[in-house]
Amino acid sequence: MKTSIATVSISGALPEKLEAIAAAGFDGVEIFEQDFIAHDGGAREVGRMIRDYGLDITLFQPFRDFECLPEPLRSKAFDRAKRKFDVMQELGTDLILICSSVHPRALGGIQRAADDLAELGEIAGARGLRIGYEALAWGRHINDHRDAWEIVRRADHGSVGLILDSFHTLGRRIDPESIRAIPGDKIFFVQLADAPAIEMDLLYWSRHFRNMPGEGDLEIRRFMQAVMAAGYAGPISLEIFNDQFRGSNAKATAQDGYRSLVALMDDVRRAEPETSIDLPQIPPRVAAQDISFLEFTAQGDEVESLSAFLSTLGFANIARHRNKQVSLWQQGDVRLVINSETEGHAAHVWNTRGLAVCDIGLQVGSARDTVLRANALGSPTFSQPTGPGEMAIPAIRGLGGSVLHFIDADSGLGDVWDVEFAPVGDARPAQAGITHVDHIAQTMSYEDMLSWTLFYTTLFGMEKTPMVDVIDPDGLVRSQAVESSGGRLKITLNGAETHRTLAGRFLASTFGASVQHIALSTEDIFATVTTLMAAGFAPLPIPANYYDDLAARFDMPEGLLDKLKAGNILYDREGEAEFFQVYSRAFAGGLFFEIIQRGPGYKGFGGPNAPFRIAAQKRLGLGKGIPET
Ligand SMILES: O=C(O)c1ccc(O)c(O)c1
Ligand SMILES: [Mg+2]
Repeated sequence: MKTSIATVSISGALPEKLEAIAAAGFDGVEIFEQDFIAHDGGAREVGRMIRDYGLDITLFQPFRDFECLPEPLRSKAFDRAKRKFDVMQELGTDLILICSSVHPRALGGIQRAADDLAELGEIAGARGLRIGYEALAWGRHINDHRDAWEIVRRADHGSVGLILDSFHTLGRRIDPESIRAIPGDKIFFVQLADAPAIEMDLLYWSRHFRNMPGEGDLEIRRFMQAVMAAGYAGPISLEIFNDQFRGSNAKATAQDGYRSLVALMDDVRRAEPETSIDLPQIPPRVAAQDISFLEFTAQGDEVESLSAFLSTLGFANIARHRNKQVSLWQQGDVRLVINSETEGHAAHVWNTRGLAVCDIGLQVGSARDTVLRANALGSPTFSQPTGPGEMAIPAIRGLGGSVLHFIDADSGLGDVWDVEFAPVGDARPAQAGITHVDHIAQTMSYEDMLSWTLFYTTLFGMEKTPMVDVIDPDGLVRSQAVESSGGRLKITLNGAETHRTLAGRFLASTFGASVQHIALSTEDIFATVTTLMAAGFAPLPIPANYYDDLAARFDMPEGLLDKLKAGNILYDREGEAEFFQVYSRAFAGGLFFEIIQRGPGYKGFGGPNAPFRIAAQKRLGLGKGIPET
């Protein structure tokens, strides 16, 4: 399988685009004509530069407003095409995309278009070139791939073929099943783009909101199943017009593209095992079962104050690492690790971000398969030297320099706590009834949200839930959850657009995306809060106005409101399903804990309460260090 991406999908000048595309692992590029014209260098030189990056030019595009013109426009269009053929030959590519005409003077007619294409095909063929015809969703006469195919069929010329683009088909809600009947060798090229389901003008939607397969809501897999079933064997290329991608990091966008393409084609192969797809075998999406541990990096006084803070949350320091400055804190199934080594990944993170979560440990179906699949999707393995008697826990680099470790049940990796750690004498059992991590929240800039969503949903059996808006007094934060099937592992991804929001300030003070909050689960929030307050836990104070409003919004059983108020507990309900949450104060520039009691059937995260929580946290300040206990 040959992978390709259009230069228009990536930010920067042509050499930067090419470098990013090559580094991400693509085999080829579609040269978007504007990128070539804007470049200061001739076609031969550009062709050489592209080949020096190890890339093929899979397509030259677009050639606009060709078919069905009256004279003298028609002759002019043929002349224009011949000039472009010259450029293609100098570049070293044999295929050009002709998109269906939007010219106001274009005449309709399937046969007229077929005759024009056949005549141009004859000219192209004589020069060893091929032309591919694509129906733009907003084409003046031709806007459906089924009509474009009829034109190509009637043109009946070896140098004339069809180009399919998932956006134009799916964006117009045309059933992709119709593709299965097209002979595979008459499909000259396939372009893929996804898009979010928003109602708007087709052209505007296409030019500004396309995104990588899996990042949007179109049925790209079904489209691609039909294409492969037709017997298509050419390049599979991403053509993503997206305002945000035009302005973001070229390498990161290219990596996302590669990840999306490999994951998609793996899905297609699994869904349609009888079609042949030339792609190395990779393990399927891995079951992500739970948070196994969360590791904080801390230095100096922070270690003691974070330890004291964890005690007020009911955690017990049950063990110390045998060789390293690393301590293990546990309560129920929740393991928190404090790493104060002065070398290695934790120390690196501390040097740039200060006190922060530096590592996420996930309990997965197979740690080995997770790393294999991650590698195939473009995420490198992470490793650092292990000391005597230490286990090599499989790990990868996630996005933005983050690290994730994987622990599974079968490989013995779960023994790491007994093998590498020695029990601490004064260990005491967990006291406060916290059972497991309900979810973690990662904060990032808004433009990184698609990348992280794609990261989790392509590597793991996780699904995204609809995006919601969280109102901060100083701006909007968008929140998107990804959840494992069954829902035990939940990660909320919060995208900040401005540095004035709580999330934005956390981002600025920690220099990049990281875990901002950890939500812990209890089965009895009132008992838990009572215990914790006795241990010195200071909940985030919630104003009386909030509780007056609760009384107005919900029918509350006698006495419940007073209990909520006494514990600074927030409340929400979905139908009959109840939800309770209490927050810690923010520390270390905006980190915080949350304790949750999730009634059966409650699916959300207390979104309606977020504005009041954020306002309360901002009133108290984000704290440079650890909260006073
Ligand atoms: O938006 C456009 O004009 C345009 C051009 C070429 C394409 O392949 C396409 O899908 C859209
Ligand atoms: Mg296209």
